[in-house]
Amino acid sequence: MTRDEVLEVFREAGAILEGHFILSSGLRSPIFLQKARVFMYPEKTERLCKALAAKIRAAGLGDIDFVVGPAMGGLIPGYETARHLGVRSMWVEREDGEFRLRRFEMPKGARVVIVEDIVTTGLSSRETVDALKKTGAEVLAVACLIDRSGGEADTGVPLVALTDYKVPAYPADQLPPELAALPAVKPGSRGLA
Ligand SMILES: O=P(O)(O)OC[C@H]1O[C@H](OP(=O)(O)OP(=O)(O)O)[C@H](O)[C@@H]1O
Ligand SMILES: O=C(O)c1cc(=O)[nH]c(=O)[nH]1
Ligand SMILES: [Mg+2]
Repeated sequence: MTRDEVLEVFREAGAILEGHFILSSGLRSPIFLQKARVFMYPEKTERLCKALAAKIRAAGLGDIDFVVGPAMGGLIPGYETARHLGVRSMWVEREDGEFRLRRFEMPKGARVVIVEDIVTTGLSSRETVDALKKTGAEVLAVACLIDRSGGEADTGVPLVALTDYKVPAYPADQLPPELAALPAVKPGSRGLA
């Protein structure tokens, strides 16, 4: 899928929000891609994840045993991408703030692709890579639907993005005045009890 096609799916779902958002990394942005609104539609989710699965196969990573999606955003695309790859799906979720594979046994040496919804700084992806390495898994790549960093995020492993879409993000003490004038909201789940 082209960038325009991917963004059109987000637009049709009303998932491209404008305002003042606090991102998972703490950066602030005037745009938030509310993927949950895309995942409301099974057929839109299927279309995106089928295309992502094809891109993962084309990356030549060799055999894949599992897809792992970081909760919450990676849960649905992780499952759906695993379905198109014909592999099993697991997720990591936060326990005391740290991603853990709480509900699954990862076989030692399992070959894993992480599937994220959105990558901004790559911080959540790196945390997921670290959590999986602790289980003895081999992390082949991080895949995502949209890379907001425009290729700048460093996940520590290869990054396969369905598309990239560079969106501005600012440290909290360097906000442009028009952003500072708006009340800030934090849509994601990091830091929630
Ligand atoms: O590349 P990063 O800077 O880490 O940002 C991207 C992460 O932020 C969002 O998760 P968030 O922690 O907001 O929670 P969610 O998965 O529940 O939406 C998104 O799902 C990615 O996991
Ligand atoms: O960086 C983030 O936290 C983030 C950005 C975005 O556009 N969408 C999202 O779900 N998370
Ligand atoms: Mg997330």
